[in-house]
Amino acid sequence: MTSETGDALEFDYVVVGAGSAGCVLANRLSADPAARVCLVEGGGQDRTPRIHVPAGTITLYKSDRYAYQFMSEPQEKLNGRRVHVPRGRMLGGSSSMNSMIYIRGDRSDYDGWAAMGCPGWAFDDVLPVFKRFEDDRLGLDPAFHGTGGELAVDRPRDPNPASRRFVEAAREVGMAENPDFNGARLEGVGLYNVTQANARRLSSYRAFVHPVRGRANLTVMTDARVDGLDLEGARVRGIVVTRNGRRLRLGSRRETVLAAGALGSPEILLRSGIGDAGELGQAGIEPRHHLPGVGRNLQDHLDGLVTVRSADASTLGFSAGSAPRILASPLRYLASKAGWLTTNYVEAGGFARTRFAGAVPDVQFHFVPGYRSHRGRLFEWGHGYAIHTCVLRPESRGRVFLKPGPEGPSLAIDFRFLDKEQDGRVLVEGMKLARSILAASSFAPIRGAEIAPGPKRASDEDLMAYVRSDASTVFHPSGTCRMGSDDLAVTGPDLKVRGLHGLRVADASIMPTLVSGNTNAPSIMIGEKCAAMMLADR
Ligand SMILES: Cc1cc2nc3c(=O)[nH]c(=O)nc-3n(C[C@H](O)[C@H](O)[C@H](O)COP(=O)(O)OP(=O)(O)OC[C@H]3O[C@@H](n4cnc5c(N)ncnc54)[C@H](O)[C@@H]3O)c2cc1C
Repeated sequence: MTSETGDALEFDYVVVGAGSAGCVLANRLSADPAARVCLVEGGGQDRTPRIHVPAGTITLYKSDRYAYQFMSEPQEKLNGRRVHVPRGRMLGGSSSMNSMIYIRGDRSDYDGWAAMGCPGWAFDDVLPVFKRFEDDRLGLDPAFHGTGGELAVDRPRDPNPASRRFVEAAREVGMAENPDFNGARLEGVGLYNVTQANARRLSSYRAFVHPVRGRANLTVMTDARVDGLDLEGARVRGIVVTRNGRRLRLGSRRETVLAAGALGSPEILLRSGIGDAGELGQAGIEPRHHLPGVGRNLQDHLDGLVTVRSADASTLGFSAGSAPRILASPLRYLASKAGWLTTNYVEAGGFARTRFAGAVPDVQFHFVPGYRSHRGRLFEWGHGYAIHTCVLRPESRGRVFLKPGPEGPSLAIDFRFLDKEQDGRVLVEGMKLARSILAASSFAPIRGAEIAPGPKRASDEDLMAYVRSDASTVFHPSGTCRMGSDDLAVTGPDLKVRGLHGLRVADASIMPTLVSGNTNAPSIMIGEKCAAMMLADR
């Protein structure tokens, strides 16, 4: 650490959250040796192989050490169930625990943002930003891909044969193979590209901060939980953190950026008294700046699972038949970067249109070449394969808010899943498409019984009941500090928090609408674009 003077530390820029967006921000802002930058992270280091070896990802999902283990409020339309919401808590944030799929979404997502009052965010505006940080290792179309950036994008090293079967099966039922979901069109099926280099995860931290950690003007502070903002009237002067049981003030002479994610950023704003003044008062927080949109507009990709058992031991799974492969996997990984340990578990998938869709896909498939537990377990004995299907552009909107409690206010997450019934109808149609893929002859050699939803659940009503009893998310919460130009927007298109000075938000929370795909690359793009706007403002 640099420039500690008692309990006060002064920087030019303070970035809160070393996740997908925060790490690229810290890199770009500290490229100028004259600018003192502090990147503040609530979690710890990223030194375990569970993060770096791709197959380790599954062990992070329920880890208390490397993830915040949130549970949602009871979801009324999901039979009152609470939904598990893990978020990364370490250097790299959720990019250190995610499944490494690299997807941007559809052109229309960004054009839609621009049309909703966010000039500068249309696809043609953001494509060069995506290309700037990308290092395409596959020789894809340079009109859509960058090379020489920090974030390597590659193919899964050694996909399981069942992933190829998925692609063939989808072709059998009329879906086109798409060799590049980040190219001219999103629709189709194929192998996903992944953020890996040399068969190791490339988190945002490893891509953007680790290589420049030696910069004398960059301080990376871990295990530092940000409690709130240091406000002087409408000016943000810095942040207040708790670290090793001590409270510290970190000053920011120029700007503070919240990049704490779609749950963390609104929580920090609300705890600082920035939000709906009436609701803050009820939660026992003194209102400092009335901004009623904070925490609203929460969106996520609701997901339904179809999982099939298999007698064949070639898929990922634990059995006597797979024991030799499992035992040999560390050696294969070290010697030739192949085998089980290279898997990100979601090696293939795609984008399809249900009968409700217009020109753009409305569902995404994540194919898992292993037996996905139908009862919420991390591992199950034996073999199988599964398709997760999610609704790409949900209509339902939820919110995060502070709930009063005996130990002070705590964060509450209410997705309001299926508040708009159409989301459920799209999901049911998508799951029917998934079932048609699984029924194609390409799967015949390894097909076993469908475990979930199970053959008895055949009608649309049965599937909707299954969605209510079992649907979960694919971990893409977004939209809770929405940018825009209207009264409920939290930031403007410049990502400056409306009505305050010296504060921006840059992470998945600023998305006006959820993108049609996974959210890591879009979050990095948001960080990259925010940094460019900040540097232009100097
Ligand atoms: C299990 C899982 C699998 C996923 N799979 C994929 C995938 O394959 N592909 C994909 O594109 N997307 C995937 N995602 C989603 C994607 O990773 C996230 O949308 C993206 O990382 C969000 O980036 P962010 O910058 O908004 O937040 P994050 O990356 O979550 O970063 C926020 C950071 O802020 C820190 N923080 C929060 N609050 C505080 C505080 N008060 N004080 C200090 N620090 C704080 C956190 O510890 C964290 O490091 C997955 C997510 C999960 C959880």
